[in-house]
Amino acid sequence: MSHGWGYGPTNGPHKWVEDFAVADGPRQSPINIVPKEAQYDSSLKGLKLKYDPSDAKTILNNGHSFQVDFVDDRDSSTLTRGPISGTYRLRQFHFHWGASDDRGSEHTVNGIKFPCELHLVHWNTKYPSFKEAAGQPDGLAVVGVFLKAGAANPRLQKVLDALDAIETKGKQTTFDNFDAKTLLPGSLDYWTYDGSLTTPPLLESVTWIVLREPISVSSAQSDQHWHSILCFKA
Ligand SMILES: COc1ccc([C@H]2OC(=S)NC2=O)c(OC)c1
Ligand SMILES: [Zn+2]
Repeated sequence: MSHGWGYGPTNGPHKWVEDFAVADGPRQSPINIVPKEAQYDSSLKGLKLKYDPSDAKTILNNGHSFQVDFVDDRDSSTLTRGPISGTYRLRQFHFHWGASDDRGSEHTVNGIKFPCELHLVHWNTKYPSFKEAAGQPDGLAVVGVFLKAGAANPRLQKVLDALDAIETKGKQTTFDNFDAKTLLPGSLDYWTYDGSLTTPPLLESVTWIVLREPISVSSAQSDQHWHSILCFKA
């Protein structure tokens, strides 16, 4: 693949293995989740998410998506319990959107895509940094939240309103005092499996925690996102 990876006919997921051999690995994400085939594990604990809004730092256009980055030099915003052991720190969250309501999410449920999927990315503090952790089989824990088309979600608005300020790849702007917990649905019931980053470098270091209950996003909010994104000069 001579040019950067993407989702087009010449650089899409079917081509990523040319530059990232791990694409043919044993624990690649995303997967299709079939709830009827999921095994209930009574030993699994409930998720414990403790987020400090003052850890929110900036919002960045990384060329493939936009991400909100957090201060992660102390255990102030963490994920514990659930399927993981130890303490994982919130590093960033970002979204995967589609160009229409029938696609966008990376994971599917019974083969169905959602219009969008939120990823809250955490790294295992047994390693010195996110970068180190990203190369370890138990290094990352990503909480995935599906967004379904429906009522406007006021909790998304602050994020969407910030997009106009980061229209070009690499641009970032201040994004402070944001409680990422407000993006979570009422129930923290989840499916979990050992997987990978969902785009290159596809590292097999992610304990996936996909929430069963989606949150809502309105078509006007999706349009607002796309209006901003389409202005992105990647
Ligand atoms: C270099 O750092 C990266 C690279 C790719 C990903 C992709 O893997 C998942 S999950 N979502 C993505 O967009 C990433 O996510 C934490 C971090
Ligand atoms: Zn992601």
